[in-house]
Amino acid sequence: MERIETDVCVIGAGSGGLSVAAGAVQMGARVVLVEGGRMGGDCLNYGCVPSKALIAAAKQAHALRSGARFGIAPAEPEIDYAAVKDHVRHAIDTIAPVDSQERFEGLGVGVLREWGHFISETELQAGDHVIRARRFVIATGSSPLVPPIEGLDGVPYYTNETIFDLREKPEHLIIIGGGNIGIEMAQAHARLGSRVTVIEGAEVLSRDDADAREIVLARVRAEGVEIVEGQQAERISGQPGEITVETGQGRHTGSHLLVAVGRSVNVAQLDLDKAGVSHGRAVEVDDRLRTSNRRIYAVGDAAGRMQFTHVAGYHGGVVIRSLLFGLPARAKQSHIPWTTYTDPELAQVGPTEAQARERWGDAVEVVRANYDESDRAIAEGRPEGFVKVMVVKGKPVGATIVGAQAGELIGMWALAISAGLKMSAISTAVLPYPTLMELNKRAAGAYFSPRLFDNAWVKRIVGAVQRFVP
Ligand SMILES: Cc1cc2nc3c(=O)[nH]c(=O)nc-3n(C[C@H](O)[C@H](O)[C@H](O)COP(=O)(O)OP(=O)(O)OC[C@H]3O[C@@H](n4cnc5c(N)ncnc54)[C@H](O)[C@@H]3O)c2cc1C
Ligand SMILES: NC(=O)c1ccc[n+]([C@@H]2O[C@H](COP(=O)([O-])OP(=O)(O)OC[C@H]3O[C@@H](n4cnc5c(N)ncnc54)[C@H](O)[C@@H]3O)[C@@H](O)[C@H]2O)c1
Repeated sequence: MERIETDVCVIGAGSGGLSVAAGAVQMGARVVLVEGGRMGGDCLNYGCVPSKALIAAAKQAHALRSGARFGIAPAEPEIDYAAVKDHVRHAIDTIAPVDSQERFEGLGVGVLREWGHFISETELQAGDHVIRARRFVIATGSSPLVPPIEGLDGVPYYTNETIFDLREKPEHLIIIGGGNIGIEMAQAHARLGSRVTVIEGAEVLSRDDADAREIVLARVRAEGVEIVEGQQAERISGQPGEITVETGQGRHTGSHLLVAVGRSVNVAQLDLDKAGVSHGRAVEVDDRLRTSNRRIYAVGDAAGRMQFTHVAGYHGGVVIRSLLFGLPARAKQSHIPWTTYTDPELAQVGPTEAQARERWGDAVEVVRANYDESDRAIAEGRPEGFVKVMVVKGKPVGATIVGAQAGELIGMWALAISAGLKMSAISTAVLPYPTLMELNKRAAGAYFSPRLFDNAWVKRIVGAVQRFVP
């Protein structure tokens, strides 16, 4: 058994763990990084990168079919599904060096390719190594939740860890779960030529704004995806190529099955009890991301909060400030955006309209700009969607955007909220014409218009000033 002494030991080389390791080593700490699976974690290998690459291919196919509004004859694309998967693999392989063992060793990080588990409050065992560290960071992420649905273990099924390796186009893909994964994958597969049925036990994209969801759902349905809401998958039967999912209200048979019903945090393997770390389904952390053992932090999906790559990265920054500089840095949630990469995209930062009204009552004002008011959206034939901003005392507290490039547009509101900017900062910004970004400015303008144009005082002052202006 080889013993290693270090300042920081990071468990998990996904988005969260890599951010901590890279930051800490470059600021002079001795860092050991322990990774049992693939460097890069979920996002690179089974999550964001392959899903966005597949979505990009699907978008290309959709563009060929939908040229009519530009006067371009629509054509049914010939799709080589295996070649689409080559594109997905190429995207992963191109990004992989950034997250690689070689790059991190080059930065000075000691990388151990082993599964780790705690053996005491200050020690982790990883293969033949025992690592004693002044601080540990748990960044073990999450895995696809496999629900206890009767019959599931008797049929072949895919999760996000296997679907991107499938090289034959599914004739009819049944997806259980209408969350981000379910809906992104549903639209992408439909555009790539599969018949798709989504079975959702509650509401599709239930964390998002109701008006925005409707726009996304209408489009996804119009593209041929069958969406069944309010029906739990209860029983599964069949054989390869013919799988039946039964809900209380009906039966749905397809050729392939994708299970996307949420995530299960990777804690079981860690022996957290030996380290004195409290946990439920996720590692329990305080606002500073410290666990019940003050020497051990948790970041990213493992910390059981919002499960996004940029959140894992943000957590990494918070933890670095705390463990390297002893600063009381805290992780907030109010300024964190997220985007569902359907077409149209759906992006959110802060509370939705319903959540804001519940929290602030009449003190919240909701302003809106519609895509059909944007010259750019009209020119590009993309007039569907809106920007909606929730404002309290002149400051934005939340924003919802549904429409083309919503994930890019939300950045302005994420910045405004995190920097505590007022609506006037957005309304007075000069933005290039014609861009979709101007919709943000238009929404901010909608906040000031009634104050300026329907205001008797403003009219009186202008009248008075005009009398004296030569
Ligand atoms: C299909 C899909 C699409 C997604 N799309 C997006 C998106 O578009 N945008 C977005 O922001 N987020 C997206 N996400 C979410 C995003 O992937 C996760 O939030 C992010 O990867 C979390 O990073 P992490 O570092 O916490 O964990 P992970 O990336 O899961 O990394 C954890 C690492 O720890 C390792 N590990 C686990 N246990 C141990 C152990 N005991 N010892 C050693 N190593 C261990 C694992 O092997 C893994 O490599 C998507 C997720 C999925 C599944
Ligand atoms: N664009 C992005 O940023 C992106 C994309 C994909 C995933 N992610 C992250 O990964 C997480 C996991 O995604 P997900 O889609 O697996 O989970 P999710 O929690 O978002 O959605 C799971 C859905 O499955 C439904 N469900 C559960 N059991 C069911 C059953 N038996 N029958 C029918 N429906 C059932 C739930 O009601 C829920 O709507 C997301 O919450 C998000 O944090 C992010």
